[in-house]
Amino acid sequence: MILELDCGNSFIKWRVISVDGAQRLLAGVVDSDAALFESLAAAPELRVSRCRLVSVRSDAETELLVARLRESLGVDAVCAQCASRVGAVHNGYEDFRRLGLDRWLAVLGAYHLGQRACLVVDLGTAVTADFVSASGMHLGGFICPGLPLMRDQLSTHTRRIRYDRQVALAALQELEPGRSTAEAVERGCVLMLRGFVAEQLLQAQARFPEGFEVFLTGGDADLVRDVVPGAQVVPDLVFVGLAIACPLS
Ligand SMILES: Nc1ncnc2c1ncn2[C@@H]1O[C@H](COP(=O)(O)OP(=O)(O)OP(=O)(O)O)[C@@H](O)[C@H]1O
Ligand SMILES: CC(C)(CO)[C@@H](O)C(=O)NCCC(=O)O
Ligand SMILES: [K+]
Repeated sequence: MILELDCGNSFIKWRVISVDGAQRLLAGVVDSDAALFESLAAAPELRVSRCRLVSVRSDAETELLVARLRESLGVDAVCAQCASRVGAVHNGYEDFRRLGLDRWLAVLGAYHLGQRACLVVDLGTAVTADFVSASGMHLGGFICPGLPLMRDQLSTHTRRIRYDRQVALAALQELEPGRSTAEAVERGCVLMLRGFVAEQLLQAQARFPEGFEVFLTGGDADLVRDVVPGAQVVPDLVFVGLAIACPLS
């Protein structure tokens, strides 16, 4: 079995797949390394023989996780690395090492699935949009704060924006003008995301008149999916790219 990890800034997404990649056996989202090992320990039937991971965390944090994986599972995790090109896909950054690895893998995954020009939007702690041409040229992209960062900044830098988490969840049942602080903030931030995605769509239409595929991924993808009717929501997009960047022969 292969353990795959996507270590983001707030959460670790993990899944265990069969060696041939055909079956997904177990998956989860955890908020710390410790919680990851607890989840794995709770499933002793898993026989992990290989591991590959992508991390946007610091090198020190990633190395610590790799060491713990070696200790507790006896596997040497293969970490996705930056590259200027993988197959037909060319990294569009001036310095390819600076492009976030999660973005790079999502781009690789999207181009593999789409086989044509793509717009890739990942909605997590941060929100990113990336453009890939029909020939596989990554044209660059955009980064902005995601929903968790927007709401945290508002509550950190104001005195009176305070509300509880449960109320916040209920506020997103609809997007009418808010009549409480929770509704006003939650809906306002979601509209920021939706506006961002709508703008990316306009840019893709202008850049790719021959047509393109839109891929949405990340924990908050569902909040914007209807902004782009034909979009493919692919929660595992980064893992699709991870398998391409780190084949385990
Ligand atoms: N099961 C879940 N666990 C955690 N967050 C979830 C879950 N489902 C949806 N979300 C939403 O996903 C968002 C986090 O997204 P995601 O897990 O893609 O990113 P992340 O790991 O925090 O960040 P990134 O990968 O961009 O660095 C949160 O805003 C949260 O509202
Ligand atoms: C933008 C994030 C935080 C999204 O997870 C990540 O891709 C990252 O840390 N990127 C490095 C900066 C860049 O991509 O230009
Ligand atoms: K991510």
